[in-house]
Amino acid sequence: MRKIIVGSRKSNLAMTQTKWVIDQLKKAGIQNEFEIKQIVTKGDQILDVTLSKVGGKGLFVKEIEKAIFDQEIDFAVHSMKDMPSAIPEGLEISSIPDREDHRDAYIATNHMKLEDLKAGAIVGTSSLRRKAQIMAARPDLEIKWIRGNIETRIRKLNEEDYDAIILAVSGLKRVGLSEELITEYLDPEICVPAVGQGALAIESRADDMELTEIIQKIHDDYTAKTVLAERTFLHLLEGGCQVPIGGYAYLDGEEVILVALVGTPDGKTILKEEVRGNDPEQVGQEAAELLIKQGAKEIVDRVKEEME
Ligand SMILES: NCc1[nH]cc(CCC(=O)O)c1CC(=O)O
Repeated sequence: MRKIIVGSRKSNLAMTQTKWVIDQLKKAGIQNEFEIKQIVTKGDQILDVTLSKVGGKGLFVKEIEKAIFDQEIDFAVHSMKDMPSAIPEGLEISSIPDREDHRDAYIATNHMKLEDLKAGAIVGTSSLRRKAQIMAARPDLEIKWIRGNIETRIRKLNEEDYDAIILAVSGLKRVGLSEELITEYLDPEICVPAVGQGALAIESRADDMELTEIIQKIHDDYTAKTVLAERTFLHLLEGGCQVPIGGYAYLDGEEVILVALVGTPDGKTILKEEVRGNDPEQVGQEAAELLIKQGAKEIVDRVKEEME
């Protein structure tokens, strides 16, 4: 039986996600042997510059994709939200497992609620999407850049001058950090999550049918449908950069409901629409069109220009 080589970044989150996928495959009855091959990406080496300036989140993904192409590895597990909206020719997202919690977590020292923070309090995030929405809710707060993996950010909250930070609930859960850390779960009414947040993308060569069949064993239709609506929306609005875009979809029976958002980083303009329908791609497209009519493209282009 074929031995399957799985590529993973070295971070705790990446390794945990990779091991989780292998574990799920085994539980689903797959008896192949798996080997994890660690890959150090450029994004992992760059810690001192802002990631968006050196090519954005696609950076983590590109080198792993090359390893799949070159048949050094058979598949890789990515955080869906780190996936650029276009997948290179020859590769595909061949399986999407069940999504973890989609929400952002607000974590404050002394569990101070977001609405109780004093004016001028410092909230750490390096996401313009989070910045825009926190600023919209609390224009009197200060947003300060924070970098590093999940564990590093928690340490910085305790050791540096941050009053609070925002992290994905899913990441916290996956690396085994206690949910007791979380002061508030931010629902999409307050903070629309990143497109694909909490979901995983299993990427492999499009022509590797044997492997596709194996990893499809843990494909989840609900997650795939909602992610399709979110990513269709994202694809129509951007080119892969880190811009203040959010999207979260869920199902109501057969219907897909998508909450889509584009905002200016200062939070002064927030465009937000809810679209529902039976066809995920159509829902994503409709949301994009609605926001584009209100000036979303101009916001996205301006943010991109400022980052250059
Ligand atoms: N930006 C980095 C990143 N990429 C994926 C996750 C975990 C969340 C997920 O699985 O979607 C995180 C951490 C975070 O945003 O707090």
